[in-house]
Amino acid sequence: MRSVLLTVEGMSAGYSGVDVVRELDLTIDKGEVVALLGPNGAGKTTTLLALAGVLTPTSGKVRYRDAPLRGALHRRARRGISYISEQGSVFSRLTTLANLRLGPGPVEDALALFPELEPLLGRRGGLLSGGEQRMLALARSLAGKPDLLLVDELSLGLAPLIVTRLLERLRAAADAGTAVLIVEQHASQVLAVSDRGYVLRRGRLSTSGTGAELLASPDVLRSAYLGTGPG
Ligand SMILES: Nc1ncnc2c1ncn2[C@@H]1O[C@H](COP(=O)(O)OP(=O)(O)OP(=O)(O)O)[C@@H](O)[C@H]1O
Repeated sequence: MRSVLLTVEGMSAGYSGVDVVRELDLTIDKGEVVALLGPNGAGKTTTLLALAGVLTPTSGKVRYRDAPLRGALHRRARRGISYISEQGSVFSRLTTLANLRLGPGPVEDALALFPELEPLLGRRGGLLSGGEQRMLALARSLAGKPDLLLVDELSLGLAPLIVTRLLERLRAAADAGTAVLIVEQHASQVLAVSDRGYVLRRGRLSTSGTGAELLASPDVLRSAYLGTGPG
């Protein structure tokens, strides 16, 4: 049976009084991977920031587990929401181990998810490669078994093989109960592990569907990448 975790109704959000996301509706069920796609500047990051509590929506309703979702990032973390920003969410002056210790779950669980981090435990976060930093952020977050994980541009600048590895871990986390909302540029790779996806264009929802439906639609993918096509 469907178990809705997050419901967004008519949410608008933006900067300095100007909305760049307008009247957005979306839902996320427990254990689903949902992709948020769209061309540059469509409003994907802004949507995540509003859901993470970094930005306050200017209108609309956001409900999480049947109660309004309010408050700042740290309060949402206590309700089981984890956010990994585009910048990486890694403390560059702290070692990998210290980064993991700051996480919400046991270090052993994080290392079980990404054993690749074991030889890097003594290295400072800022010296890790882009892919290693993303693994660290994901390992730290998933070790806390969040109910909802919001991830921005997991694959930015990474080799396809590493992206595949990260997406596999996300899929496995979702299968174990964590709902995932992921913003991505690599639309086809992320849709392959997504249950559903939403495509934004100029701040508004243009299309939505199952991962398979969106993958089968070249127009949708073109729209997601370039802002051309229908919608
Ligand atoms: N801090 C800010 N102040 C003012 N405008 C902003 C700010 N951050 C983003 N914007 C604008 O809001 C719009 C949506 O940006 P957003 O970062 O949400 O898009 P995006 O879909 O995540 O794009 P990308 O794929 O390029 O990261 C853009 O026009 C952007 O220029």
